[in-house]
Amino acid sequence: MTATIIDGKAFAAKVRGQVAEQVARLKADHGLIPGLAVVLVGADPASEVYVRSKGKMTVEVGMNSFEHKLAADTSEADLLALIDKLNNDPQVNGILVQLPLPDHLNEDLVINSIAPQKDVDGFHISNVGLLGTGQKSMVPCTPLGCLMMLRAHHGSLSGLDAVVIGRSNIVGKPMAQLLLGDSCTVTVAHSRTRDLPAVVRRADIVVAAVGRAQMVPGDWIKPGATVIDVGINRIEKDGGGTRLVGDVDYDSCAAVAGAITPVPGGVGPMTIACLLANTLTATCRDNNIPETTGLTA
Ligand SMILES: Nc1nc2c(c(=O)[nH]1)N[C@@H](CN(C=O)c1ccc(C(=O)N[C@@H](CCC(=O)O)C(=O)O)cc1)CN2
Repeated sequence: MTATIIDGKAFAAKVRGQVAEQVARLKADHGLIPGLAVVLVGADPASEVYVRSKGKMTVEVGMNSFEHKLAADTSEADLLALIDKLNNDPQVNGILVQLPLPDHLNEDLVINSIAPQKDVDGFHISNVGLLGTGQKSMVPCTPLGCLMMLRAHHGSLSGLDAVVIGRSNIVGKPMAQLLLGDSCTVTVAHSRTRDLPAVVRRADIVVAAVGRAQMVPGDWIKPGATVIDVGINRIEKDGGGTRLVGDVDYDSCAAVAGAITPVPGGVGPMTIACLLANTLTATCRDNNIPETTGLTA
């Protein structure tokens, strides 16, 4: 079997197009322009690229972008004061603090200081609790992107066996909650899981989010299964230079799977598209305007 490639880049462009249409509608019907504030502390090169991309795409869909770049040695008090200002700014509907933060800053404290209704990353403890109990919440962007692609590929996910490899707060745990919400039978596997190959082999859906380059080989995959690769790892290329690979061994998995996301061009682009969708959702909820179906969980 040769897997269908799930083209995340094209899917993300479609989602951004839908967001742009809805932003135009908000402007025309309600005189509203959604605003997204992105806060970057320090100068991590990868984070700088992601933040630039977020700002550019925010403007492209017709929203206002507010970028706050702070020095690496910014104090926690100063960062919390900025978040408080953004929480109280009516022009700002969504707030995102780019991760990772420098070591001297308490990530949980910073995230939990964002007003939950403006937490477009869905990382605030209130949103985590709402998602975990099946209530309306802001949903973390990367798992939301994975869910959108899975729904588009499968239609209904009900009754499917799903294995999520990785138990991070940002991807693994919310992904498991979303799959449960769509009535999958969900296993969360991690570094202590016994006989991981056997666990993965029974899955109709495999979501790999461990952060270990090419860890999942094709002979762990059930023929016809859908493989969603969340990993973004840079490795040495034969003959010099580097290249990006996921957490699954693409060639051997694509030979067995029914469908697979590539790296790059799979889950990654959906993260920013879903951030824009979440900013739209936050703006609608804040103004009691019905949300666009398909752009939320
Ligand atoms: N506050 C947050 N911080 C971080 C998040 C997040 O969702 N919220 N996620 C990641 C980084 N990230 C967005 O912030 C992100 C990562 C990857 C991509 C992407 O499009 N990747 C491309 C490859 C890019 C490359 O060439 O390096 C792909 O997979 O095709 C977008 C956004 C950590 N921090």
